[in-house]
Amino acid sequence: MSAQKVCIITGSSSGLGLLAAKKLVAKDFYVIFACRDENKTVRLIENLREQSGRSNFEFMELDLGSFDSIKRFVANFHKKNLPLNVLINNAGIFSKTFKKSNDGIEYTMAVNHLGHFLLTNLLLDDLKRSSPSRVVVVSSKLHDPNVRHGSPINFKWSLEEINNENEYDPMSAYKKSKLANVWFAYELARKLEGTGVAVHVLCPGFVPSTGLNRDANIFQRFFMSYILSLFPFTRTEDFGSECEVFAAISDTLDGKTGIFMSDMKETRSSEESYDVEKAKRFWKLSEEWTHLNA
Ligand SMILES: NC(=O)c1ccc[n+]([C@@H]2O[C@H](COP(=O)([O-])OP(=O)(O)OC[C@H]3O[C@@H](n4cnc5c(N)ncnc54)[C@H](O)[C@@H]3O)[C@@H](O)[C@H]2O)c1
Repeated sequence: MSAQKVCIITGSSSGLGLLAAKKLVAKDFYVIFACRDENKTVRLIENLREQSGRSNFEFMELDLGSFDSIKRFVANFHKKNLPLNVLINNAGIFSKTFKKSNDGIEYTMAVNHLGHFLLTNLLLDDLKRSSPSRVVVVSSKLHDPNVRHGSPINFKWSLEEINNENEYDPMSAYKKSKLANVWFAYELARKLEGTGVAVHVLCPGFVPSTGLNRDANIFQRFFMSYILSLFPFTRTEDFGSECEVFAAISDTLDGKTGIFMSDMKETRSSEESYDVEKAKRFWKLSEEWTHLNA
């Protein structure tokens, strides 16, 4: 066990996270399935145990929509005295309706960005102790304000604005959370320069078959899963998960940090995402909203 590398992957009970987790299990990582739904995930990993004959994985409960759950997860992880070589911040939601997290924050921003912000910060010492190590942030090309897709990104700088139900727009909320992911990854990479902890951020491509579109009605789901999948810009779950695994373990990324990847290739993210002042300002707000230093 001592030489085995450990990976925590959030939201690994379905979609890209589940496939990426299975691939890392097959590559002999000790994989922690950090998921909300205990019954579903335990069933799933029991099946995986039977099918693969392997046991280098376990379930640990984590609800990214609750700061208490995140702190409990980290405390439980620390009790295990394990190294942490890779953290994949994969979980994500797209919510058609306005909801708030347990901590009273708009749910998309809470889960997609703030939950991962808190989790990563609470695991930083573990990552540093296990260096060379990596943090992988799963964002989307939709973080780019110039990619319209219906809703422009109207970035909000206060909780009052983020929590304004009357102005809620699902696509804009998702895009904002994904821009927050990229700012977070770049700022974290700057802060961790020289520590041996690399941070990479990626878009797994448009994968219409995952659970991300579970809020869509039956016609939209049919359209996305069957019609859109015929177009060349869509990606399979296998490919999208491979993008996560590549960012987590590929040797070709050794010595690099703070890069954005699409189709497993280093590429530029949006102009907005390179605004260092905004990234720093949003980091400070994220610290306040998660009570990180309290
Ligand atoms: N599918 C796409 O087209 C696409 C495109 C770009 C980026 N992404 C990103 O890829 C990542 C994976 O999404 P997916 O497409 O596999 O969708 P998915 O819905 O199948 O997977 C998301 C996972 O996150 C988990 N999750 C949601 N809320 C959570 C919470 N509060 N606590 C813990 N886990 C929670 C879900 O249970 C699920 O297992 C997301 O970050 C998504 O934004 C997806």
